[in-house]
Amino acid sequence: MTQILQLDAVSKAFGAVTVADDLSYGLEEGEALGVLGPNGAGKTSMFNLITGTLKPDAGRITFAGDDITALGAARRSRSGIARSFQVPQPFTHMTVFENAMVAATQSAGLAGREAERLCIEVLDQTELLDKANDRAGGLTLLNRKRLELTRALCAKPRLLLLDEIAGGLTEAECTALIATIKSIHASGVSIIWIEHVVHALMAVVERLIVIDFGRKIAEGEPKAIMDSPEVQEIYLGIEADA
Ligand SMILES: Nc1ncnc2c1ncn2[C@@H]1O[C@H](COP(=O)(O)OP(=O)(O)OP(=O)(O)O)[C@@H](O)[C@H]1O
Repeated sequence: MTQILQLDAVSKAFGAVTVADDLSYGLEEGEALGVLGPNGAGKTSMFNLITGTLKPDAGRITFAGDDITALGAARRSRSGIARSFQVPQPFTHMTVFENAMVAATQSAGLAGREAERLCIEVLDQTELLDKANDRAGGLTLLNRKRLELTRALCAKPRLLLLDEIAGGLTEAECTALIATIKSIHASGVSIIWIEHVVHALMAVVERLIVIDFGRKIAEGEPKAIMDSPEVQEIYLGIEADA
């Protein structure tokens, strides 16, 4: 298997707040990795370090064999790293299709028919094709999350970072979203998924890491990790917060 991403001893602090503390882990191409941890543990900051909107104080990040630690966010995006945001950020006045086209043209660098073809393919995968001409601002929460996935996938990523995408959904909506994420995973895209909705994570990921105060405190097979007493303690905290 090919290693798609590697973090080596990555550290980052904002004054007294440490968001990444000697953080190291790898991701195989095509793998889905779940990330758990209490509020404020540094999970979103870790995504910012991977996408390049945040620069580490120390450590190295390697993507597809290249050291990307010094690369800016735009270069990293072009090299195949895409993310969804905790709060969906569509262009609300534009249609679903127009939103997809922005990503296909700006992020994937496609034009004309090629961009349109990609958008149709992705909207089909994210089950939004029948909403293609709807205004993004009028979508339900589930469909806003699907649009967030669409925009990320229209960048043609090799690595997709999902930030708490299942939050706020009903059980039935969550089940529907899990099916879509499973299909994205099955298509070969590598995934790192930060999520407080633990059962959603458990349905998709092959491996879990747990982060607390920017430090990796557990890593391994999801069920074994969830059964460990240290993680149980944090997990109960997460359940109470979610
Ligand atoms: N740019 C910044 N400047 C200063 N402090 C920051 C900055 N970004 C994040 N922080 C702080 O770093 C800590 C970790 O934030 P982060 O958003 O990474 O946590 P998180 O694990 O994603 O939390 P949540 O589960 O609530 O989304 C928080 O205390 C946050 O206030």
